[in-house]
Amino acid sequence: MVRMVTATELRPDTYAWPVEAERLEVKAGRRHLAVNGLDLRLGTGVHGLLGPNGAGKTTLMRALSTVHRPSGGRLTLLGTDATESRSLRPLRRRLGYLPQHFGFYPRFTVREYVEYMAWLREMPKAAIPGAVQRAVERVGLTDRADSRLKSLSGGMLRRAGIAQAIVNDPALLLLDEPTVGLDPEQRVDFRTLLRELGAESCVVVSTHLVEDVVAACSNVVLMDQGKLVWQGLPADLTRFGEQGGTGDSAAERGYTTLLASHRSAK
Ligand SMILES: Nc1ncnc2c1ncn2[C@@H]1O[C@H](COP(=O)(O)OP(=O)(O)OP(=O)(O)O)[C@@H](O)[C@H]1O
Repeated sequence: MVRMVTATELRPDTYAWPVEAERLEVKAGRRHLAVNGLDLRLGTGVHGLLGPNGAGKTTLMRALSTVHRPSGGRLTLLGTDATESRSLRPLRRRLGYLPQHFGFYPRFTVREYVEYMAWLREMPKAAIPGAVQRAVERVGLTDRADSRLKSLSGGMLRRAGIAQAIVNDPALLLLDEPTVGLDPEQRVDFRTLLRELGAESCVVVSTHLVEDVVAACSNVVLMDQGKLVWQGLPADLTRFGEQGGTGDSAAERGYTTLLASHRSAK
């Protein structure tokens, strides 16, 4: 498939925030409002999305990836109304998404899988082979590029998932639990990659690992029960932890302190 690059794609960005949510509501299942009146603005950089189990992180990531349509409020992504069906196709070309549980054809090689995802995002055909090679190299899978997915370890598979998410150099990159299964060395390399990606795009990383957020993120977003609890610098999260709380590090104590004070204020 040959696709022309459109004038819209070449137009300089004029939006102030790659992600802008106002009183956003997103359902999980038929009835449960897992994101419930969320106000959020995210700029260029790496945003660590933290929150306890069930806080609504995955549901929010699904809405940001345009997989789930919001049931209320406003959601503007890369200057485009993400609740408007007609805008979704060009928007999706500029997104990258690693879901928490991602599907794949086990008989595909890493290269075939990343190529296929590039094709689904309607990348220009001639750009795909080079982009795939770059993405595979960036996640450290060059020597396994021609291995079938079914032969990879859990951590390698997740890195293949990250490669497909970044293959189109997305302006908005969404990574749900990307470090699950990565060994310590790979996690350190991944943090470096995150910082590189966040220099030019808006990267949202959902995780339970507070230390990953402190090491690699420029901004922390803390959610609970579908709402924004706190947003600020990793250094400020750490500072909260110096005043008490439970946890093994100052950042973890900051996390538990902020959650506890939010819950007691309700
Ligand atoms: N299909 C569903 N039907 C009904 N409720 C759901 C469904 N999926 C999720 N939920 C509920 O929505 C809430 C938010 O779930 P979500 O998976 O977004 O949270 P999370 O912050 O990603 O959690 P975790 O850290 O455990 O991954 C939870 O209370 C969950 O039980």
